[in-house]
Order: sequence, then structure tokens, then C-alpha cells
Amino acid sequence: MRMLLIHSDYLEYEVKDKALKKPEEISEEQKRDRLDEVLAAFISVEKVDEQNPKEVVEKAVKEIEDIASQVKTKNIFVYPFAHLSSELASPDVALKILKEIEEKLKEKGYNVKRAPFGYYKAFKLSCKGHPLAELSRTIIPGEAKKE
Ligand SMILES: Nc1ncnc2c1ncn2[C@@H]1O[C@H](CO)[C@@H](NC(=O)[C@@H](N)CO)[C@H]1O
Repeated sequence: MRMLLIHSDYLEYEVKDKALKKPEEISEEQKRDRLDEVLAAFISVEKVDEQNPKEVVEKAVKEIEDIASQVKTKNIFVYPFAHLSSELASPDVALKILKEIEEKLKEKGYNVKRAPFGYYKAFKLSCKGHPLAELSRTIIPGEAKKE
């Protein structure tokens, strides 16, 4: 899994077209959304993550929590982003993992939004620009076999 984490004044998106034949079903209100004072987590779920989704979810949540506490925000935007890797997991596995990251963070008391999966989206982001505002993380399941 590859994550790009941007601490932002806000992130807002608007769904445009379908980017998959069968994107996630969304309600009218999910077609656009916004979160202020947010840690935006742009996430590419990778093929290797399919070997141990549970462990990847746990590691991703831990990394996000760690950075959120450093930048002092409880607002997290989980943003599906297929542009951080050339070895992407299947959409089904990716969506499942992203939903689990969202759920785990909510269980831990974070205010979490997740951008819709399988769409092209316009988005605006205002990076805060401090030394910890732009971070990336690579997460590999422990016993993953390097191909
Ligand atoms: N392995 C994966 N990890 C994360 N997201 C993934 C994915 N496979 C599919 N998606 C989602 O489907 C859209 C088309 O690839 C993706 N859309 C995007 O990445 C938008 N920024 C538009 O390009 C994304 O919603």
C-alpha cells in the first residue's frame, strides 16, 4: 500500500464520471463533500496487500493515527487514489481495505470521511505547508513474498 498524507486547511471533492464499470454506489450527498482542518490520506492499495489485508489495514491505521496525533487533528479524509503505484490491487479488495481503514479509524474516535471509490473526481486541497504537512508511507504485509 502507498499512502500520501497531506495536512490541509480543507479538502473538498466533487464526483465527475465513472472510472470503473461498476463504481461504488453512492447517495446524492456523497457526490460532493468537504472536511476542514483535515489529514488527507491518498491511498493506493497494491497487489501485495491482497496477501494479508487484515495486517495492511492495521498498519495503515497505525500510521494514520501516528501522523494525525503529530499534526494534532482528529479529522481524516480517506481518499482512494490509484496513482501512487503501478501494481494495484483489484478494485474489490481495494474497496474492502479502504472501508475497513475508515471503520477502524471511526472506532478509535476519529471524524472520518471517505471519498467515493471508482470515480473521477475534481478536488481542491489546501496544504498547510509546515514540515509535517506532506508525508508518504509504504506499507507491506509482514510475511508478504517479494515477487
Ligand atoms: N487499487 C486501488 N487503490 C485505490 N483506488 C482504486 C484502486 N483500484 C481502483 N481504485 C478506484 O477506482 C478508480 C479507478 O482506478 C480510482 N479513481 C481515482 O484514483 C481517482 N483519483 C480518479 O483517477 C479509485 O477511486
